[in-house]
Amino acid sequence: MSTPVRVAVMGTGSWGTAFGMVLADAGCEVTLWARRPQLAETVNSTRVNPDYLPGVELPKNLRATADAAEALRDAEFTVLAIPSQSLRENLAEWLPLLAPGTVLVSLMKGVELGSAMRMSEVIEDVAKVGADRVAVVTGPNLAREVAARMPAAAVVACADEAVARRLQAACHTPYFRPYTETDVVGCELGGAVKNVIGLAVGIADGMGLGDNAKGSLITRGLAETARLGTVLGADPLTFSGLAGLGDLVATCSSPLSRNHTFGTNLGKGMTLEETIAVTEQTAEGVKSCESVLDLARRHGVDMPITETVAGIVHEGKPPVVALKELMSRSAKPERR
Ligand SMILES: NC(=O)C1=CN([C@@H]2O[C@H](COP(=O)(O)OP(=O)(O)OC[C@H]3O[C@@H](n4cnc5c(N)ncnc54)[C@H](OP(=O)(O)O)[C@@H]3O)[C@@H](O)[C@H]2O)C=CC1
Ligand SMILES: O=C(CO)COP(=O)(O)O
Repeated sequence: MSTPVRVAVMGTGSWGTAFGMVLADAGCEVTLWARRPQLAETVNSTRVNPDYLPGVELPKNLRATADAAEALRDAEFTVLAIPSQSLRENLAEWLPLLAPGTVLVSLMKGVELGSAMRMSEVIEDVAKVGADRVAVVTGPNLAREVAARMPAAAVVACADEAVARRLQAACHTPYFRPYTETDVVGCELGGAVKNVIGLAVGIADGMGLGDNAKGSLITRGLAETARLGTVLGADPLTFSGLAGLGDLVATCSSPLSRNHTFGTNLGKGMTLEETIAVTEQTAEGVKSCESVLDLARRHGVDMPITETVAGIVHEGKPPVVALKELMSRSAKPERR
């Protein structure tokens, strides 16, 4: 029997834990890093993560620790599953502890505020590694459904296809079907921007704008994602795949999506402060609407839905006013 692949998952939130389960079910030996020692102890003693996936029994080949060195030791893959805006400082701290040659895998769907960097760019910048040592897992993967072992497909992307294939093998289970991809830029943008569009659709749902509005926002949201992606060198076809359309549809249809729910609350009339207060988990689009817009402006790309969301979330623009502005933009062809 071959030795199991050792994987460190840095982050014991909903997706870190659920993806850790996938890896464990695929036969890997998984160590989750939790920043709270109490949570690591609870996971090990009860085999449940009560804070993020209550009622889900975790596999035996998955354990938790609050000791980053212990989690990272000898890891073939180091999976990063923390909020995007906290990646730089955490990775800098973990740097001396990384296993030599480990592949750094991002589960994060955000763009860094200030630098407007994608997560793989932050990883390369902090860890001083080449693109062949950085991979991304993305797609329609709502954590609670994956943790219930409901079927899902995903994309594992790396500039080095051989690395993507190794990661694919490490996370392939009867209920989780990963496809390889080399378009890291497209995959990351698909994931980050869909959170912003998820907020927009949530706001529309909260306002009771109906399914035509939802279909229009999803489609035009995908169009602006592809517009930015193409300028940044992504393959436009990536956006009609799992990392684009697939993730967008799942997020915009599901009450399990934190971004969608966050938007719905805003659309129903909650203030930003009230909405933040009732949101217990990471809704990446709230911060990424600003950094995605920054990225788009740096490249002269028009992203009206992202701009509208940023106006509502960060400038306190009433959704009805923002909607009126969005609908009264000058007429144009659908494709240009
Ligand atoms: N949930 C999902 O369905 C999916 C999420 N993603 C992406 O995965 C990434 C992680 O999300 P998810 O697991 O859902 O988030 P959660 O909010 O569920 O968990 C966040 C995790 O990060 C930890 N954390 C929070 N702040 C910090 C910090 N400043 N430094 C270090 N650790 C921190 C939390 O620890 P503590 O508990 O101590 O606060 C927790 O372990 C996001 O980018 C998200 O977009 C991608 C696909 C699916
Ligand atoms: O990325 C996700 C599903 O693929 C999870 O979406 P939320 O972060 O909005 O919950």
